[in-house]
Amino acid sequence: MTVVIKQAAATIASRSGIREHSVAIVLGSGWQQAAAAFGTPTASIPMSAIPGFVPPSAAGHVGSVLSVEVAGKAVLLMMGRAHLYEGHDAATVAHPIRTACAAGAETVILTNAAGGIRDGMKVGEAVLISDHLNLTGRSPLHGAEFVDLVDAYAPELRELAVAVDPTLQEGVYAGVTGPQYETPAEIRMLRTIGADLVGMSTVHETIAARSVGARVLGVSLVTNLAAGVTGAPLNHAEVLAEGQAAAARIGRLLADVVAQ
Ligand SMILES: Nc1nc2[nH]c(I)nc2c(=O)[nH]1
Repeated sequence: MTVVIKQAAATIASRSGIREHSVAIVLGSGWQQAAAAFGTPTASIPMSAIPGFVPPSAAGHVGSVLSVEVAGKAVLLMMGRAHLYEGHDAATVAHPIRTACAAGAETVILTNAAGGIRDGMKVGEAVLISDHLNLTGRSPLHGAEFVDLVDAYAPELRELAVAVDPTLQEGVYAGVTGPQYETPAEIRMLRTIGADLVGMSTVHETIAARSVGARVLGVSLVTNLAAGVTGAPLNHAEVLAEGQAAAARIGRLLADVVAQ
């Protein structure tokens, strides 16, 4: 564990007044409304005050780490994340997860907004991630860290989520660098190689969490149907608006899963 990870974990513990948080949840683009489902935070720490964190550019709670209590568990809500397309390397993108695990997290829940590739997916639908394709060509690991990624997305957490909401479907998430969306030909390629969802985050956070033995649950919010699935061009503003509408509902799902 590097010094900056230890310093970041110590900052979270001292500023929240809580020695260990057993769960960490990353609330991605459009998921900020989900935070309300977890109740009033007992602490809100600006990411700019935590060593190694890159504060996202947006306003409001985004760019903060919130400490909340859910069913007696201390939970960290990471309001936003860094992305490769912002010019950060994979280790920087994964730093908040390594920090959360150093601060006690044994369960990491990663949410994101993604494009839906599989036929029948609907905008506003939450999809559990069953596995991922890391198409970024990058890794948050370096050196001889040969991490096993079988069942990287914990089957028992996925079963728990389905028990809470039996309508939940599962899908394989393709992580790409972006920032451009895919061409229709690239979406046909992704479908051919088994991707059901595509996005620009999550895979490096999952690898980092697994490298330190934390269990991972991933949930994508389908905020657009991927390029070429419909005839319509992709518009990022519409994409985020859809996400925000659905995130509050899915925040309750996450709070129920954490409370189990
Ligand atoms: N690469 C990629 N990332 C995305 N993020 C969201 I929201 N939608 C998409 C999409 O269609 N493709």
